[in-house]
Amino acid sequence: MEAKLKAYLDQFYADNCAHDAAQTERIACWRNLHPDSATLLALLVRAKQARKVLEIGTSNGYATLWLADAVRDTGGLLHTLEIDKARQKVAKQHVDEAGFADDVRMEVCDAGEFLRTYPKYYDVVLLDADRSQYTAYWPDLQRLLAKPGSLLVVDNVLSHANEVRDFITQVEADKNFSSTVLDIGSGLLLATRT
Ligand SMILES: C[S@@+](CC[C@H](N)C(=O)[O-])C[C@H]1O[C@@H](n2cnc3c(N)ncnc32)[C@H](O)[C@@H]1O
Repeated sequence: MEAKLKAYLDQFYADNCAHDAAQTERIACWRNLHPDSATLLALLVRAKQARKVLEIGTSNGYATLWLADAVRDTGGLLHTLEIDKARQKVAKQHVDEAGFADDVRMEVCDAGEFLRTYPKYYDVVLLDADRSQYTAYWPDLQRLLAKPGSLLVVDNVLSHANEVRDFITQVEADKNFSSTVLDIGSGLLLATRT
């Protein structure tokens, strides 16, 4: 990663932490991936030479920039979904400012609706949105991650363990996926298609 982008991301993350700390309601927070998780995720995209990457839950675009930088290196494209138009608008400003407009396709939509109808595959999916919906998303995620080596990364599996318990049980029970939980950032579930 270029030093200029790293400096941008460091300032962006610091500003976001200050913003979130000042909020009284969780829904108003940006709730970005921890930088350690973002670092690992971007490394995995590069290691896999992933070209088709999906982020579910754009927020204001912090993880989006990490993923965009990685897919630029692999010659791929990042697709990112956000249900809240105002958040997507903020994220788009950051994507444009950081020079990644050509590397990212941004969409305002409900992730569940998108997943139900999307007809192609992804190499890597970051799931970082409404945790109550994850078990319902699983059949569609299985379909979109049907190629061996495809990777699902889910954030907050330790910070919000109760909310994702059923989902993790579902993934772990699936013999077509090999998975592990890493104590990094807020806790990451990694699951790869075998
Ligand atoms: C934890 S934040 C994402 C953080 C972001 N990945 C990052 O690291 O910068 C979750 C986001 O998911 C969005 N979201 C919630 N439900 C959604 C849905 N059904 N479809 C798409 N986005 C959704 C929220 O509006 C919120 O911005």
